[in-house]
Amino acid sequence: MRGFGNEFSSEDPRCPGSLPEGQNSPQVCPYGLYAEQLSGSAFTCPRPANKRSWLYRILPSVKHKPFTLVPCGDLTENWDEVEPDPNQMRWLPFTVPKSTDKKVDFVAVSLAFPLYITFTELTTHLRLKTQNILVLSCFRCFNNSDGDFLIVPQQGEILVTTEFGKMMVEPNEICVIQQGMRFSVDVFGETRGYILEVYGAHFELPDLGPIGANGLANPRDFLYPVAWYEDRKVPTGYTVINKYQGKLFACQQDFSPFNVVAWHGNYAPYKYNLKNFMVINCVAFDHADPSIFTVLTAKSTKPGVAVADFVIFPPRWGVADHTFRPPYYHRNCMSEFMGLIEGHYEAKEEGFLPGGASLHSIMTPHGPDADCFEKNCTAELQPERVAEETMAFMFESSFSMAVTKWGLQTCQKLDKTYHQCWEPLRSHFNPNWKPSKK
Ligand SMILES: O=C(O)Cc1cc(O)ccc1O
Ligand SMILES: [Fe+2]
Repeated sequence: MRGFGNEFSSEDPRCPGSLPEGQNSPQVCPYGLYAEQLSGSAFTCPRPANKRSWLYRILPSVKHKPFTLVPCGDLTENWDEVEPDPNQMRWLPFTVPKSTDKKVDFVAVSLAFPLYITFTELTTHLRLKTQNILVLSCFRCFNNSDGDFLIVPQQGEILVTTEFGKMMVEPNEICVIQQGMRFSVDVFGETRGYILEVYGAHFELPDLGPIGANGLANPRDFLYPVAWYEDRKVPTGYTVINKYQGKLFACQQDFSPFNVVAWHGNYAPYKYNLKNFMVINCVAFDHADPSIFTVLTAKSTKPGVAVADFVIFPPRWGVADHTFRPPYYHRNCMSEFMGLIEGHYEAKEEGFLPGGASLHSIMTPHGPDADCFEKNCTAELQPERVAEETMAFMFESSFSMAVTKWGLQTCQKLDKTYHQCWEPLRSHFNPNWKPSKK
């Protein structure tokens, strides 16, 4: 089903009429189902921010044995493991761990999602963590009680099974799975990607202002799953893993949680193909700020300030006249975490690789490497394709970030030579310079 934030209604075609008509909580639901509401916003939120769905399921989520704490592996909410570090950071592509299992669930897939980033509003120091989640096995699902996940597959497609239905998500697509939604992930080979977690805000489409009513990520390109259920008894135990207050808890139940026969509402997972992004850019002169490439934004309560923006750098034309076309040198009051899905990034032809990452923290200076600067000062300014067959992205946040011990040491991917890419920058200053006569 399509349309960002729509009010959807979906019934598994095996059970026509399974959505109650005219009310949410009938005395007895069609097909003997249980009604369960999943609230993604306070009951009293104003209508534009109010998010909830009604799920009609074979058994309610509450039928489970008690949750117990399970080991978190490299998942941590200990933000003080290492000292803060304001340096430019870059990581070589993260290792895809080998799995003997062809089909593994999300928690195991964290093997393949080694990079895990959390923004938290719980403390005054808002942080990022970079780590991998632990390895477990099948008949497991995951739900995040703390916040929403934006998943960016980089290598390998993933099949995301959720309480709302199934979604195949390929590299160059993203999916969002919000707080509380149960899901599992199948992979089909070596798989890797990035996850951004936001707390206390859901992603929205950015306002378009003077752009008008259309453009950037268009609402109709956001796809939502249709209801799909399995009536599966699992006497050996189905494990529900719950990330709660930064720790993992597991409980057992004897049936599949993917037992929702019908649902309706506006709180549901979705996916989006980045190739559908309608790029807007400068057609005269100067380099526009990257906010023009915002796909989704999780707003803070300060106007215009995001908890996190998801920004992409898709293939496009560069046409600006008398302009240094690559990104400018800059220092930013926001944190900039970047990843690369495929291809090259215009400001760094080398060293920033698909499946790797970079972090330019608050006020950390950065910009094009020396090579990029020299080339683009003298380049003949023809219209040219920028970044063909490529997709870089940025998680930009108003929060300061802490990198975990895993990110700095354990993963062994931190590129200690990164700063050297700016070392050859030399002074071109000429105090006797005169404007050229036209
Ligand atoms: O640092 C980066 O590469 C991201 C970025 C791109 C751009 O075109 C302008 C500013 C900016 O931070
Ligand atoms: Fe930047």
